[in-house]
Amino acid sequence: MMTAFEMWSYLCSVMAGLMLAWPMLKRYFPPQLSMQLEAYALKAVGQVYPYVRIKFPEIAGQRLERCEAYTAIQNYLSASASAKAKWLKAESIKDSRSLVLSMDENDQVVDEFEGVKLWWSAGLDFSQRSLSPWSQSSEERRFYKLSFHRSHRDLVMGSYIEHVLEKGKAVAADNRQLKLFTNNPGSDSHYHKATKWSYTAFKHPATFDTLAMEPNKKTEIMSDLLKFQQGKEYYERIGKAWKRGYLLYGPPGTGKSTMIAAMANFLNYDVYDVELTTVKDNSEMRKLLIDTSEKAIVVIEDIDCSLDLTGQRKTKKQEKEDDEEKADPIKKMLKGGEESKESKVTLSGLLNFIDGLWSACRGERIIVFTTNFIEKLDPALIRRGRMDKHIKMSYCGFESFKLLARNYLGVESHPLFERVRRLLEETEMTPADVAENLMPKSDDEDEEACLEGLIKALEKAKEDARKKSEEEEEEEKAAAAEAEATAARAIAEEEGQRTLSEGEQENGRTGSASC
Ligand SMILES: Nc1ncnc2c1ncn2[C@@H]1O[C@H](COP(=O)(O)OP(=O)(O)OP(=O)(O)O)[C@@H](O)[C@H]1O
Repeated sequence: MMTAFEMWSYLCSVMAGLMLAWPMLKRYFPPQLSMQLEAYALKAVGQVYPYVRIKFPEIAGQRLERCEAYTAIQNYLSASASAKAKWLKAESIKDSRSLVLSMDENDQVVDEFEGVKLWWSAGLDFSQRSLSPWSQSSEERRFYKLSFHRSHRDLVMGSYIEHVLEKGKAVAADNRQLKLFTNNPGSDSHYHKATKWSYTAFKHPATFDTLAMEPNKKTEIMSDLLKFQQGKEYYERIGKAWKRGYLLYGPPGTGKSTMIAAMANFLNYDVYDVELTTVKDNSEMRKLLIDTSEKAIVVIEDIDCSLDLTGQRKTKKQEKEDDEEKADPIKKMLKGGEESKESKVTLSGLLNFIDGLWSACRGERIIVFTTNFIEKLDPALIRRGRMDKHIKMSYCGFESFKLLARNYLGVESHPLFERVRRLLEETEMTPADVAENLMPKSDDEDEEACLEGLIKALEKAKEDARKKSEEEEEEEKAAAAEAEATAARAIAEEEGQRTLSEGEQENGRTGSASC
């Protein structure tokens, strides 16, 4: 039995223990403080007007960026791992995008930032608003309330809110639907058709996982892209525009377009596919660029075919037509209407497009050129610094084949793989052709049939290549023989001429002697 004194001293020691432990314990209790940050979504007459209001006494009523802030907080909370784990209901975890929407009134989400615990809660208010003496409108206010200990005010105001908004915006960017933009001639003006972007949802399924490519090369490209994406501060520090140029070159069907799609899905960037032939001139090109979003991949496919950028692209037919037009002004006049539709983007305009203006644009941008004939391009266009990374898209190797077999047939290995490996070393086939051969054409075709089909196609390609090289050899031999015969004829003719002129000279001398 405890005496009153013992009881009193026991209670005292418990109290003392609690007081000592309080600085640590208090982190685990939501504080009841007047300091709150509220993010509202006002819903009046069917419209939602979200905004964030900070209710600290010293800055009461101040709003952070409207709408974006509310959505950013919503996204941030939906992505918060601790929120998922601790507060949200099991069924709402299935759909991460609607997590926060499913937060009930007064539900709480606990967050931790730099070792400090913060509490978010969702709330809903209704209020009646008098529009006139006869009508009233009810206003629905959804809000998030942030509670934290008074001592962390500087941290919250200094960096936490910024962190939430930044992370929330990043989550939104990750979740957003990518877009594929193309430039179409509009009809703003009667005489000069202005080019504008139009877009559709970008839903290309290609990813780096499905892209057949030598694994080391693929890893190198992926880390290059990541480094670029995370390089905001680095680019600022070195004073360079946050842009990177990629030149993808290689034969048709080696995956250049597929690579662009994989890049867009990997980085979550919109794709702007520039059709150069519909861009009127350099200034329209600049306008187009300014109109691109901050996270963009600007693509010019088949750059060698798009315009006369290289100075080598005029065919004989075009040259003949140009000469004819020079000689015949009426023909030129008739063709005038057509000519005005042609693009007048020049090489220097394109270089400016890549270098000059980008420095003035905010946000990260990637520009990709593709070509089947790298040797046709002007070196100025593809020098490092403009096209920072040159990526050769090659014929299918064994590693690429294995990836395609896994994707198309779901097989990791097979006894026929060895034959495929040897054939791929002996002949060239594009990943597009390999993929086509691997695709089952009916329900009856199993992986063995597909692999055998591929082997047949590879053997045929090898045979065709052998025949072609034999024919080329024959042609070369015939051309060499022809050249030799022509040279021999020329020598014989020359000799004949020389003998003739020597004979004439001789005759002349005999004639003058006899005179
Ligand atoms: N490396 C690859 N990995 C996976 N699939 C590929 C690859 N290359 C080609 N393919 C397949 O072949 C099809 C055509 O490839 P893609 O259009 O990317 O080639 P390309 O090099 O851009 O050709 P082009 O120069 O004619 O535009 C793609 O839809 C894809 O299915």
